[in-house]
This record gives sequence, structure tokens and C-alpha cells, in this order.
Amino acid sequence: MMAKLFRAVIMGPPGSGKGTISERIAQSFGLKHLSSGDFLRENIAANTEAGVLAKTYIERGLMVPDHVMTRLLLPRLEEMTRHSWLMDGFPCTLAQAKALNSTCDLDLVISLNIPYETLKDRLSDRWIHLASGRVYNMGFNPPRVQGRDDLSGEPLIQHDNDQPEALVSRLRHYKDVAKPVIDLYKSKGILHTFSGTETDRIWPYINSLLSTKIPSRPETDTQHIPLP
Ligand SMILES: Nc1nc2c(ncn2[C@@H]2O[C@H](COP(=O)(O)OP(=O)(O)OP(=O)(O)O)[C@@H](O)[C@H]2O)c(=O)[nH]1
Ligand SMILES: Nc1ccn([C@@H]2O[C@H](COP(=O)(O)O)[C@@H](O)[C@H]2O)c(=O)n1
Repeated sequence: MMAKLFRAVIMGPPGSGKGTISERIAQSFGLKHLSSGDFLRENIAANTEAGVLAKTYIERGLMVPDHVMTRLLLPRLEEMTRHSWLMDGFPCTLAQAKALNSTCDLDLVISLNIPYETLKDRLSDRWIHLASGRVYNMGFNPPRVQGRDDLSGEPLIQHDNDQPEALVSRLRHYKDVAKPVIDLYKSKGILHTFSGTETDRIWPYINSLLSTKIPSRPETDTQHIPLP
């Protein structure tokens, strides 16, 4: 008999550590880490119709409209019939959450609640490898060679909208759009909120929660894969 699939979402403001924690969950529990940001980047790189459209928003530091996100992501999630997954970065609006709801039943939603000052410090120190989406932080997880991606050796960049001037409006926007999504998942009884300033301190709580729901696995290979 096939084991029941586990489907989870991780939410949180920019810089809250969704990507970082998703990688740990993928590694410890074998869930596939599906990143909406990675998927957008792949579509942009492949010059798909949706990718070209999405690029015009991302370049201006704007959110990609709901209808583009749902058209891109839902068919891919529907194809994931054999794997448990953790979605990072989607849904981020109520319209996206309702659309996801009509596609599948989620088992769990993790919401990260991180103070503004912490987000500001982390993001102003975040360096990104644009092609892969791999992230570094000069204090927390620095690259092996300064300014270079560990795997490709290519240069790392910083986003203008990670700087404090842009962060205030991004966070305000996140709070506005995320509140009804959080309320929806709370009302379904699947929301688990974790607060703190350090990923390493939050992680044991997330690990314990997931251990009660999914068997952990000893392998060390990461399951961060692009959507099919
Ligand atoms: N100093 C410090 N940096 C951290 C910690 N956890 C994550 N980071 C860094 O903070 C930055 C943001 O983490 P991400 O995992 O990219 O956060 P995210 O929520 O996926 O961010 P978005 O993709 O913007 O939504 C990265 O540079 C991480 O390396 C931590 O506990 N301490
Ligand atoms: N639901 C979403 C998710 C992401 N975006 C856009 O993609 C950019 C990169 O996402 P990361 O998760 O890798 O930071 C993000 O800045 C948004 O512009 C989106 O619009 N909607």
C-alpha cells in the first residue's frame, strides 16, 4: 500500500528563513522542496510566456499577479502524485491560497514570525547566486570564496530590494496579503507559527513537530529539486 503523501507550505516575510528551513526539512524528512522563486527563475531562463511576463514584475520588485502564479504552479503540483512536498513562497495571497485549496488538501502550514530588525540585518547581508537562487549570508552561511557561488564559482549579487529602504514597504505588503492567508489556515487547524531571531533556535521546534507527523530519514542528500 502506498504511504499517504504529506503536503506542507512554509510562509513568512522576505528573509524569514523559508528557503533555509525548507532545505533542512527536505534533508531530514525527504520532502521535496518546491520553491516558487526557483520555478519563476527557471521559467524566466527558459523564456516561457509566463516567465517573460513574470520577469517584468520581479525586475521592478513587484509580486507576480495571482493568475500568473496559479497558472504556473498548480498544474505542477497536480503532477506531484507520488511525492510528499513542501512549498516555499506560494501561496502568498488569499486568492492563491483558495486556488491551492481547490487543488489539494494541505496537511500542515509553517508560518515564520521574525522581528523586523532581524529581517533587515539578514537581508542587507544576503548574497544570491542569481541563476540557482542559492543564498548566502556573510555571518550565518558565508560562501567558501568571498563573492562567489560555492558550486558554480560564479559571482554573487545583492538585490536592491533587500536593502532597508525597500524592506519597509515589502514587509507592509507581506503583512497585508499574508494576514487573510494565515487566518484561513488557522481556521483549518493546520497552522503552526514559530517565532525567533535565529534559524538554529527555531529549527529544533520545527523538527520535533514534523517528527510527530512524518518519519525522519537518515540520508544526507538534499531533496531540493525544481518542479517537474
Ligand atoms: N544571521 C542569520 N542569517 C540567517 C539565519 N537564517 C537564515 N539566514 C540568512 O538570511 C537570509 C534570508 O534567508 P532565506 O532562507 O533566503 O529567507 P526567505 O524567507 O527564503 O527569503 P525570501 O526568498 O526573500 O522570501 C539568507 O541570507 C540566509 O542565509 C539566521 O539564523 N541568522
Ligand atoms: N508567490 C510568489 C513568490 C515569488 N514571487 C516573486 O519572485 C521573487 C523571488 O522569490 P523568492 O521566494 O526566491 O525570494 C520575489 O521577489 C517576487 O517578486 C511572487 O511574485 N509571488
